[in-house]
Formats: sequence, structure tokens, C-alpha cells
Amino acid sequence: MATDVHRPVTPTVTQAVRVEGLSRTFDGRAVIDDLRLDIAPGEFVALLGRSGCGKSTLLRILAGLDRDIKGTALVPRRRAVAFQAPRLMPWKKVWRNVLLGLPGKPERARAERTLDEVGLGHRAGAWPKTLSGGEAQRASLARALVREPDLLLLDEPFGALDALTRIKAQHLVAEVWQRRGCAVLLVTHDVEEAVLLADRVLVMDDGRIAHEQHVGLDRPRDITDPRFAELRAGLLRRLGVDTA
Ligand SMILES: Nc1ncnc2c1ncn2[C@@H]1O[C@H](COP(=O)(O)OP(=O)(O)OP(=O)(O)O)[C@@H](O)[C@H]1O
Repeated sequence: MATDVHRPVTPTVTQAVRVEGLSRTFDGRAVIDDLRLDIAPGEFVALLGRSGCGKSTLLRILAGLDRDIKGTALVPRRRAVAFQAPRLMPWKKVWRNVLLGLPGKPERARAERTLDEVGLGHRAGAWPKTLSGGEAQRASLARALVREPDLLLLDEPFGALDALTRIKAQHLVAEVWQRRGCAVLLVTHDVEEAVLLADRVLVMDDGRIAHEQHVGLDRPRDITDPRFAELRAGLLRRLGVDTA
């Protein structure tokens, strides 16, 4: 199910993502340096790391938006990305935004079905400027989901939301992921969000995956569980934040 961003389909690959020996250099500086990463089909992986360590660069490569790489990056053909900024076209109604870039005649019913899935069906005919921040972010998620992705790439999708809206959006993503069964790679700065949502949390440093933490807690996760706090503290230490 995986395709190279350069080469044709490799049907024998059983991973949703297979990255090996990946490097990306900007102005002679290796931002990604011999990175290795596997993501299983249906796995939810969160990616943490200090600002500027290369998380978004990695995500852009996996999305196929940056092909100036060395090494191998095998990803499913069906992949979709949502960014921190919803990036909706103001001159197109919400449902048309959802279908943007899809081939064929725009089918409103298809957009509405996906908008329903993120609780936004009633705003299908609205203009983007009339949406709240949380609604715009849900529309952006619908635009990714309508592509029926095997891999959903999320670059800090909740970063700009207020605390309550953020919690709701996190629950929505957990729900959608469980229903859809696609693999997810979520870039986030929020350690608690990573432990709340992911099967596995990765910490990026020096252009590589420097640490990986499996989160073996039952879902839905209980943030008051002492094991939750322990995982969170361990990851914060890895990021150089001492909570003791
Ligand atoms: N197009 C580009 N040209 C030059 N340098 C770039 C380019 N894109 C990214 N970089 C540099 O690569 C490094 C990694 O950037 P990236 O955006 O991937 O970091 P990040 O981990 O996502 O950061 P943040 O958490 O702050 O979003 C940074 O030093 C950035 O300045």
C-alpha cells in the first residue's frame, strides 16, 4: 500500500510509512540526518521535539510537498495533510473547500457527509469567514478526510485553538481515527496531547528520532491516571524540561 515519493508502488511493503536513511539539507545544514521511521497501518504516532528540530520538514516530505531528499520515504498513495492554519479559500463555500483539488465534478453530498463526520454538516453552505477557529479547523480536517487517506498527517492542528476547543478537537480526532482506522502522524508541541492520543510518541533531535515511547494505556485515556503522569514526565525530561 506504500508508494515512494519518487518511485512507483511497492506492494510488498506492509508498513504505512517506511523511512530509511532520510536526509534533508538546507543551505548545507542537515535538518534531517539519516532518519529512520516506520509507522504501521492504523497506528497513531505523535512527534515531539524542540522548535526548529525538523518536525514540519519531515511531515512535508511525507506529504510529498518536499522531494529534495536523500534516502527512502515510502508512504501510501492515499495520504492527506492538515496544518495549524486551516488554509481555507475565502471565496469558496465550506463544502467547496472540502473538495478542493479533488478530481471530477464537485459533489456537495460527498462533502456534506465528511463535514457531518466532524460535526460541521450544518455549515456546509457557509463562507469560511463566518466560521469560528475550531470550526475552520474541523473544515480543514474534513478536507483531509474526504480523500479517504490511509495516512493522515497533522501538523499542530490544534496549536491555535483555545483550551476548551482544543480538548474537543482532540476528542474528535481520536474518534475519527478509531472509526477510519488510518495511520496518523501528529506533530505537536503538547506532551499531554501526545500521550492522550498516540500509540507511540517519538522525540526528534539532531535530525533523527532520538527517543520512542509506547503508550500502553487503555482508551479513552484517563489523564488523572498516575501512569499517564509518569509517561508525560518522562517525555518532558527527554525534551529537557524537568518537572521534579
Ligand atoms: N525552506 C527552507 N529553507 C531554509 N531553511 C528551512 C526551510 N524549511 C525549514 N528550514 C529550517 O529547517 C529547520 C527545521 O524547521 P521545521 O519547520 O521543520 O522545524 P519544526 O521542528 O517543525 O519547528 P516548530 O516546532 O517551531 O514548528 C529550521 O531551522 C528551519 O529554519
